[in-house]
Amino acid sequence: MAQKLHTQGGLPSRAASVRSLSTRLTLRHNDFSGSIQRRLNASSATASQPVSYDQLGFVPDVTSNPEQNNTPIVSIDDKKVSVLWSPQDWSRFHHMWLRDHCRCPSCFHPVTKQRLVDTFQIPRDIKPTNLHASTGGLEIIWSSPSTEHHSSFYPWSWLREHTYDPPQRLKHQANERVLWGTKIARSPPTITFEEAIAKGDAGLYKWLSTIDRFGFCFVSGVPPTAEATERLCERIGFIRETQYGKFWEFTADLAKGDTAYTNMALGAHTDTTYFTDPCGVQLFHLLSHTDGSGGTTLLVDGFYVASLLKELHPDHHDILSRVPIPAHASGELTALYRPSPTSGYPTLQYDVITKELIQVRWNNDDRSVMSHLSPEVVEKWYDAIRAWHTLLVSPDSEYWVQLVPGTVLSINNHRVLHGRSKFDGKRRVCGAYIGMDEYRSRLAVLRRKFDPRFQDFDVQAAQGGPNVWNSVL
Ligand SMILES: C[N+](C)(C)CCCC[C@H](N)C(=O)O
Ligand SMILES: O=C(O)CCC(=O)C(=O)O
Repeated sequence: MAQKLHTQGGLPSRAASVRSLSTRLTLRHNDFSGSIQRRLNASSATASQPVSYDQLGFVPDVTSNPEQNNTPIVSIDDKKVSVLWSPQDWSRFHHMWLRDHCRCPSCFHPVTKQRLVDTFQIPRDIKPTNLHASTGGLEIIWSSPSTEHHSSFYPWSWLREHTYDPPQRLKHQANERVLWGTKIARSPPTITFEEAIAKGDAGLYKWLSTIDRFGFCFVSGVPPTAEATERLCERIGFIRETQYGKFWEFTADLAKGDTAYTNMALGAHTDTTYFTDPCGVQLFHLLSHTDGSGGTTLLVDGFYVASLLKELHPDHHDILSRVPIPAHASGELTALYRPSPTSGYPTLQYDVITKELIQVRWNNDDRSVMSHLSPEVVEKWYDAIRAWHTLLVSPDSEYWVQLVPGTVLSINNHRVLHGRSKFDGKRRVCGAYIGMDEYRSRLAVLRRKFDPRFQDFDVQAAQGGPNVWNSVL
């Protein structure tokens, strides 16, 4: 059963919309299915190929049993459409917002998932002419002297997912993050090479979702060769080439102008802090270490340490979340890398919407001159990084592990810091960087395939990419 908001010409009066909130309105069933069919016909006329139902998102089962209907009640005022999910639970959407988010094939490309509607041609005072509430969603008819007739359809689940008024609570984390300290050594997250390269990608999803949860993951059983390691890296996505090359092998020969190419100890750091967009996943594989010892790997969960700092020293935490740090890589005559802006980015970067920590950026060796601090901040900043450092090097935070040939270490370089102890002898390590966006994209596609919470209404649509109502678009 669907509802049609009775309107006496134009938009309902306030009284009418109040009445609509208190009484269930009946829909002329055939009107609704007729309007869906009309839109399908209309859209198939515009699209080069017939529009399948899934391209319009979840198309309601209009034959559902009316008794099971818990169709929300909708109402409209000058500015917004209100959806009453239950007496205490409602959402309101601006008319402009609704029109701008129409996902019919002529407003939102069903294949490329790009907006086609010209946002800036939508009258600022646009209002619906009619609303149809049905079991599957809300249909809105737009037509006014300055706009042509248009019909939009919004699945209830999509409207609920994207409610902004009232603001929504934090959406569920795809993967709950597991913060860790030194005790992670008891059972470090590990998958096998066979899992990682197996067809069907379930193992690849397990690997990437493990990195997402812990910030790192070992891959065991990897043939101790550069070729096998490169093949493993490319399971995540294309390798991000930098001044160090694409797939790199390094040893203590200063082949590149960086202390990684020495046998020195390296304190806990994240790589490429001198890039505007530091590399995402970093993979290391110790291929051999002969005639010497040392070179033990250090891992620290930057998100864990940031949570300690926030708890123990909120003022220091606040400074590290605000003060940008300039950095550079200028060990090669042919390169001088500095981020844009050159003042850099704060050590701790938070998502301004969810307030979640999304990146740790810390390499005290690659830090440039702190000449942008106001005088009264200088000492506070040094106190803050001292507190940060003390927590980073705390035995409770440090996880020391000796890499061995055959086990690859994969790290989320926006979260987990790494380092090594000094060493002697001949030590060969290979690996690569993967861009953060490539890693996140691969994980998102796999999550849609393997995690029911992220699946499309119509899994078939997922095979060819998300349908237009997938909540990630
Ligand atoms: C390419 N490879 C990983 C061997 C070394 C890269 C040097 C990393 C640099 N010290 C930084 O912190 O960004
Ligand atoms: O040699 C290692 O184990 C790590 C080197 C390092 O920290 C880096 O390449 O960023």
